This record gives sequence, C-alpha cells and structure tokens, in this order.
Amino acid sequence: MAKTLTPEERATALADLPDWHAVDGRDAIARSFTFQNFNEAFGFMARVALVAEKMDHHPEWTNVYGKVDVVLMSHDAGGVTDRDIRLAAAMDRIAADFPM
Ligand SMILES: C[C@H](O)[C@H](O)[C@H]1CNC2=NC(N)=NC(=O)C2=N1
Repeated sequence: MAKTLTPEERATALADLPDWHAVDGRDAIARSFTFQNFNEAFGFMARVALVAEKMDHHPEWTNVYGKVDVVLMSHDAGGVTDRDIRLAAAMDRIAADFPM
C-alpha cells in the first residue's frame, strides 16, 4: 500500500497542479472541470475512466451537465498518495483535449 504524502510533499505536488486544491477537513485533493456541455463532460469522464481502471485508482466524482467535480484520495492509505497526484495530472492532460 502506498503511503500518504506529508503536508510538505503534498504542498510541493500541488504547486505543479495549480487547478487542484486540498479539501478542508479531509486528506484529499479536489478540482472542478467545466466543459461546454454534457457531451464534452462525459467524453472526458470516459477517457479518465480508462486511465483510472488501468491505474486501478478511481476518482470520487459527480457530474451535472458540463461540470465534473472530482475528489481524489487513496482509500486504502487513508489520504493523498502519489497515485492521486499522478491521476490528477492525467486528468489535467485529458481535459486539455476538450474545449472548456
Ligand atoms: C482492490 C482494488 O485494488 C482497490 O479496491 C483499489 C481500487 N481503486 C481505488 N481507488 C482509490 N481512489 N483508492 C483506493 O484505495 C482504491 N483501491
């Protein structure tokens, strides 16, 4: 099981992910993505789902029309690990392929 990042390690990682923020009251990180419509949002989610399954690391997320709210944490470790940072970076790369 991966170990959770220290507050310093998490802060350093988040500095490279400026659209992500720490969640209050929970060892987790979050970002909202806003796409032009449901089709774009769901296309993004479909692509992320393939990556998440390959990583065996799955987001907590909700979708309303063009908006996708994501929270990432490693449930087995009980907080943010390197897997969450890698999935967050992958989500940012995939989102860049969609008009926002
Ligand atoms: C058995 C399987 O490897 C685990 O349930 C995986 C699946 N996806 C997961 N995703 C997340 N975010 N945290 C986990 O601890 C986790 N565990």
